[in-house]
Amino acid sequence: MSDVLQTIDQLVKSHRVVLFMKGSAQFPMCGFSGRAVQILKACGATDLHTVNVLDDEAIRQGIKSYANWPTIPQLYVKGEFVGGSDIMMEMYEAGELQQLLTT
Ligand SMILES: N[C@@H](CCC(=O)N[C@@H](CS)C(=O)NCC(=O)O)C(=O)O
Ligand code: FES
Repeated sequence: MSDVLQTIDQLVKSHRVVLFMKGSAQFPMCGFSGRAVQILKACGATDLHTVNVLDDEAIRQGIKSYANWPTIPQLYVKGEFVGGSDIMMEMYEAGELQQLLTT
């Protein structure tokens, strides 16, 4: 595994809920990332760890190959890739994201 993939692996394994996004939870820099944060807040997620890919070009590119997903945002829960903002919204509407975050 390359250095950046190892860094990403460490990040997703050392926090329960990790969102790779553009900007921060307080100041999202893209509507898709903002939507992801809003969904997580609506689920009552309190232990959210965010990684701003705009601060690190290697992570911005590396995260696309890590879970073979071409876009940002990307949500990881308990070390597992969950999806981008569309998948998060679908899971939220089905009640599945809330369940994943509370178990
Ligand atoms: N449909 C995607 C929307 C996300 C998206 O299209 N992200 C783009 C624009 S922010 C992206 O990450 N492009 C590659 C890049 O900016 O490096 C989702 O469900 O999350
Ligand atoms: S930064 Fe342009 S769509 Fe996300």
